[in-house]
Amino acid sequence: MAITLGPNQYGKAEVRLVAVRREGSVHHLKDLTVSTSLRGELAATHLTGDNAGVLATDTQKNTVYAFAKEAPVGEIEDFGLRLARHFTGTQDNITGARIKIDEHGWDRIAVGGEPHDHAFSRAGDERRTTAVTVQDGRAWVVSGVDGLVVLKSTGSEFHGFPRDKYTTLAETDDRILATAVTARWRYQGEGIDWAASHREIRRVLLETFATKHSLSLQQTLYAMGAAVLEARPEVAEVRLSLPNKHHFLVDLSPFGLKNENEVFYAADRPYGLIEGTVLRDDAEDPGPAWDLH
Ligand SMILES: O=c1[nH]c(=O)c2[nH]c(=O)[nH]c2[nH]1
Repeated sequence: MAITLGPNQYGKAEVRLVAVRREGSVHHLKDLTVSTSLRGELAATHLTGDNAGVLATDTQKNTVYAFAKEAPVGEIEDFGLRLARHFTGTQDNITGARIKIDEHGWDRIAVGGEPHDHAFSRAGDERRTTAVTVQDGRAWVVSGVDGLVVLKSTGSEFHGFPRDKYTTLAETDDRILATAVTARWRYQGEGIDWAASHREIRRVLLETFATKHSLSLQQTLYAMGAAVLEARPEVAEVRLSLPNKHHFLVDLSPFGLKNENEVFYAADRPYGLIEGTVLRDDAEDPGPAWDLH
């Protein structure tokens, strides 16, 4: 039996960075969680403890902060590309880098109806995300959204499923459909306007969830992914993870009341988890875009 070192990577996880850009008295915030992962010739440290090729994770963290000072952070995809190219371009044995960034949104506080210059309120749990991979000089960008919580109070049915001796679920032609969207989309091509693309993809995801009459969350998932691919040529592939946040009708009959789809119990667990990929048949090769997450 021979034992060998398999795929590996290392880096600093969840560097919390808040950058304030001052434009006169108006301040702009970037609130990011940045994770770095480096790949390459790293056998020595694993096999013998020789660290000559190990750029310390502490240095990686410092680089994130220094880069935030040396140039405006800008869009998370560009910041990730700059960091990934720096690590792969300056360390001979580092041939690949994955930079993952979550962006936490802040809204300006309105004071007397006017947006304040330097006071903000947290936008909620939703996060814009990216995972940039640079490998042997090529780059792949997978961006997305986490925690986009949506609900429709009608326009959703679920019936026609098999019934065996364990099935109790009632068929329904009118239910609440609710989920917290985790979406990832893989970009292809050049010259992408990251901010505009994110804004439009988010809009398409939301509009499709709202307008697609749903016979299953699976059908809604496919419709959402397909709508993004139809609207956005820069997207090669969409992956969605949709927890089915069940809302059960409360039995009000003990109180002599008829529940006409008005009173629900919002269960938090267990939940159905519907996941899938929607892609173009002529999409560019994904390369290492999804490897070793
Ligand atoms: O949209 C749904 N898909 C399912 O696969 C499923 N299973 C279930 O119990 N409820 C639902 N709803």
